[in-house]
Amino acid sequence: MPGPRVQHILDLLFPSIPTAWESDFRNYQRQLARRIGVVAAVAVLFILPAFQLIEFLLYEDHHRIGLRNALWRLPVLIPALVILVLRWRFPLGDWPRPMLLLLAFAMMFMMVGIFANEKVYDGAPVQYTAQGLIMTIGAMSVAATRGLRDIPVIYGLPLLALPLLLSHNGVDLIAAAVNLIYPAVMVVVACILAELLYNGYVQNFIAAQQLRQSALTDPLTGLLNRRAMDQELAAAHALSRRHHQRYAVIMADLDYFKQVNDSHGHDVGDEVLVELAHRLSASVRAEDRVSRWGGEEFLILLQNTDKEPAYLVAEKVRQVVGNQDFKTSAGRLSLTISLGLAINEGTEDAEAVVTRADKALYEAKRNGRNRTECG
Ligand SMILES: Nc1nc2c(ncn2[C@@H]2O[C@H](COP(=O)(O)OP(=O)(O)OP(=O)(O)O)[C@@H](O)[C@H]2O)c(=O)[nH]1
Repeated sequence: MPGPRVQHILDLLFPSIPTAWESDFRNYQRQLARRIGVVAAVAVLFILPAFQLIEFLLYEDHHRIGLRNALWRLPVLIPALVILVLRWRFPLGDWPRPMLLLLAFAMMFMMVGIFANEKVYDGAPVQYTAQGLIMTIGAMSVAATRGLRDIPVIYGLPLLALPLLLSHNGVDLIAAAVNLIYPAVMVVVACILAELLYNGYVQNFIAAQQLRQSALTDPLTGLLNRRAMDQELAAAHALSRRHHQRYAVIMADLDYFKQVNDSHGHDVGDEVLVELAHRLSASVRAEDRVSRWGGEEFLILLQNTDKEPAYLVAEKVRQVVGNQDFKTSAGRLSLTISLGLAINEGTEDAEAVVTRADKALYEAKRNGRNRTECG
């Protein structure tokens, strides 16, 4: 096991994404890859023909050089064009990463090919450097969506092909070794920049997620807050209209909770609320949602359900609260909960269902508490 300082450095270099955010992160990477892909494609479509033109104007031997280099450049232009078409036809989807990888791969082969041709047109350091930069930026931007993990794919094969191409061109590999310093430096630069960029993206993603989460969760219990639940209710309502499914809303409120606060203090009241939140979350399915609606009122949304199963859930909640004492710093406390249940009917919106659940809760309180009423 690495020490804490080493672990800290490793975390900085290779930040990990919490499991709960992995699918959000994949989405974020997809969007990132699409954006980078479009920028790279546009750049390639402008820059490569420009190089072709410069070669044509600068070199006397341009017929031979131009044709050879055009053959290396063409495979780069094709994925660049495809990316722009896909972006236009399919703005969403799984295509951005593989296409971006293909583009970087083609770019690397282009560089390797033109490098191997160096024997043919020596003395072009400016253009050579510029092409190296394209390679670096291309590989870096792809790798930036996944850090160093893509580097072996992008650089591996093309760099293995380099000695083969060089010897095919009749180059003495030992003598040419000094020229390999240049691409090697570019690879190292690309790795460092890719990792830095990837780190930046991950940190941005984590910060945005944390912000989003804190705006949508209740700080005391960690449950969804009212704003988040409003979004969930709207989504449930839309789903129910599309698929003719029903959803249930349970409004739950501890009985005589004020007495807990008055007798033992607000902190003990908070401990009860935290424990209650655990019990509520454990009583429903993963696709259901539990929120702190306000104060000691909790709202539960049951997806794709009907009156009887929803009633059973409400009764289960009532029992997990009433049948087991709450362990607090002031000792064990025996508490009960009242619940109001409503199922969506016809075209009524989610707000109307919540109002009915609220009225049913009021009935449960009026009828003696520690019970479930249906609205
Ligand atoms: N500890 C704590 N108490 C809270 C919090 N939010 C609301 N409360 C308390 O919850 C209590 C709600 O009391 P009431 O609405 O009068 O109801 P009750 O005593 O539970 O009685 P019934 O609901 O009629 O059974 C009040 O004492 C509020 O101060 C909180 O975040 N922490």
